[in-house]
Amino acid sequence: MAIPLSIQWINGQLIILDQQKLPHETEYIALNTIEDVYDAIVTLKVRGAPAIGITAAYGLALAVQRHDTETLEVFHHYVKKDAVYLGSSRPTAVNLVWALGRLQQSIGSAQTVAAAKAQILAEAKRIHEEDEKACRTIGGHALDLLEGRSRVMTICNAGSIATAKYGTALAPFHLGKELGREFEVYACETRPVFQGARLTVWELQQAGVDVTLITDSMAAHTIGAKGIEAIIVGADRIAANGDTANKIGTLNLAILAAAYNIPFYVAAPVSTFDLQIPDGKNIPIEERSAEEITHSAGQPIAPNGTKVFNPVFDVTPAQYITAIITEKGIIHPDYERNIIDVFTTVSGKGEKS
Ligand SMILES: CSC[C@@H](O)[C@@H](O)C(=O)COP(=O)(O)O
Repeated sequence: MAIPLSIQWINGQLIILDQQKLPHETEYIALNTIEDVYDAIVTLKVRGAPAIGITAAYGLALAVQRHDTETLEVFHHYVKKDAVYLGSSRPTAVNLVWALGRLQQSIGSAQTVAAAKAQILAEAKRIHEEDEKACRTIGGHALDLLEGRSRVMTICNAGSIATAKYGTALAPFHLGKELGREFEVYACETRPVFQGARLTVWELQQAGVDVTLITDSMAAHTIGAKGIEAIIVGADRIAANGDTANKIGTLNLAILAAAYNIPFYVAAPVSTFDLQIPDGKNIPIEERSAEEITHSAGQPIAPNGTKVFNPVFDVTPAQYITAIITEKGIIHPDYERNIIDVFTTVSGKGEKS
């Protein structure tokens, strides 16, 4: 039994777990070019907000190696161009542009192109390491909040394979396993591309955590029938007022939690907050292809030419969120004020660091 990892930097190579092949095949692939990295993010070979940020960071570190002879000024220009390209791979998870921004900032003081290249790689590794630590800390805070509660529902995959390790929403289950605390996890299948069924169930089984799969439409019934005591989800972007974008279907669960009077927790590192965005209305929501809905396992399940709406994230208004669990601590309602407090404590400037 082990917690699976999705991203590794081994001997100068970026290796990822191909999440499109799960659960049937556990295949690790090398991403060698910026185009490989872009494609892996777009096609969900690697997915989950923190994992996208880490992969893109390594992708930029790989990409800049090919800019050999330019002056520092020209080099900066190419770094920016590469970052814009990688940053356009997916719109909703803010960790992507956050990580790329951090890498660009990291070369401000470099005196040579070689030094700048080394600094970009070092910063990518730092982001990777920091995320693992952040997720473990989130797991600890979540365990405190879940004291006395063991039947927990989740959606999508906000697990180890969506981050450096441990995950966000799944961190308490992994950490709980390490500490001898058992949970019964109910995983929503998460249509249309089944991150819950394919990824969360696989990941928790690998780690020896008790997990039960339900379809998304069974959530309301299951909360009552199985005595679900809490819901915990990840996040792709959290606005300054606490409104949270996460996988489509998250809002349904938040409303159900309110109806059943059980806590609804969001777990996310500070890299998932976007303080430039005042509220959820301003979060860009990715729409993906119609085939994700009209087809299943390559076979049509709807008439040819069916009109489709396929938003892959929704926004849960802050009022439904019992607490937001970060590595800097647990943020309670009155989010507008309490989020700023956390960020002020983090850097002293209201900026995340
Ligand atoms: C720790 S990952 C948190 C979220 O990114 C996760 O729940 C989610 O919505 C991922 O969506 P995906 O489309 O699979 O990238």
